[in-house]
Amino acid sequence: MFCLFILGRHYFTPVQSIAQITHLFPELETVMGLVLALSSSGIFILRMAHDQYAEWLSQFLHGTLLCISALWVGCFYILLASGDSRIVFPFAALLIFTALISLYFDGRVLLSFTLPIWLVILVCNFVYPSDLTVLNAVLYVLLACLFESGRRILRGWFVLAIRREQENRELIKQLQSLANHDPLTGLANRRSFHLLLDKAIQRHQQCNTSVSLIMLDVDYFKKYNDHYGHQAGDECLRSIAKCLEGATRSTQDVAARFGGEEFIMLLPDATEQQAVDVAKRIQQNIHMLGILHAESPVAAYVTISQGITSLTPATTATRFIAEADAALYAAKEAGRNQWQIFQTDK
Ligand SMILES: Nc1nc2c(ncn2[C@@H]2O[C@H](COP(=O)(O)OP(=O)(O)OP(=O)(O)O)[C@@H](O)[C@H]2O)c(=O)[nH]1
Repeated sequence: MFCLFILGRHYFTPVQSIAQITHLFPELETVMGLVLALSSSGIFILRMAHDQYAEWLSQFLHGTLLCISALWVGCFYILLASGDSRIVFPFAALLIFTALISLYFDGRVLLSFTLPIWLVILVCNFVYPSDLTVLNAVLYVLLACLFESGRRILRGWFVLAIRREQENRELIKQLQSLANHDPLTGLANRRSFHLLLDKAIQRHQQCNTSVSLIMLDVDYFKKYNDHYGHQAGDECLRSIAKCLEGATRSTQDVAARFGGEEFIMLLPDATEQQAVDVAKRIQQNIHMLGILHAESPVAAYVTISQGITSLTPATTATRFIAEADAALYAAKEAGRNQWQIFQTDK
């Protein structure tokens, strides 16, 4: 806009001065043309760049701004030489404040763009002294103070906005984690498990992939709690959760906390036999933990019972879970510390 103003200055100049300005200083047109060309190519390259934060782009823009600043200095020189010094000061001040608004977040770039212009106004004050020299000096200091306080305020807002943005992102992450994870064990919670199960069932329907479930329950956990206390019970649940995670086959497998001392494993792409292998691994892992359970009628250590089922066509999510639960019930009935596979006739 500044360039266009200067290029169209004939329209704002008294008729008698036009001839002098256009004839003596045609370089001004060239300089303004260069500023326009550099600015538009800078903006074009910035818009087209794939990575807006690339180091080369930042260096390129820095260089472009330096060139533009130098061209403005040239423009002011021509204006001064043409005897049109009155517009230099307000124009330079406008440029400096425009730069402040656009570049306040990068002090280095802002300074490299504005410094040559600052120097030009200063030199202008000495080289072309007028009756207003003292006033000009006061204006210069005032301008510098305004510039610096404006820069600090804008920079403060910028830093605050960035900090708020980071805090919000962190908060969203925490909320997402709270919405999908069990706070005690860190495993997926029931809500998140249901979402993943629906997806696995959908995939099974589309690609006919196998899906299996293992429902697990800690044996005589009430007795454990009563004997060792609730805190120890929590610790025991956390250790079991780690065992479950350790027994998963891939990142696709999901261990979730289904209820109080009930867990569930979702095993996409797992046949019944593969699910049995996982159940074996879980039992071994828990056995290796060796958490003492003095009150358990089945073993001296904490044990679990497991119910295994594999998805058959047209089975709904509710039915699938009910099957795993029925198999778990069968394992409990059969004496606990074991797994049972869901049998359709039961
Ligand atoms: N420490 C602790 N205990 C819990 C938590 N959630 C549920 N419980 C306890 O788990 C116990 C579950 O008891 P029951 O449903 O009778 O099951 P059980 O004693 O394991 O009996 P079986 O399953 O038949 O072997 C209760 O005492 C609950 O208080 C928890 O987050 N922390």
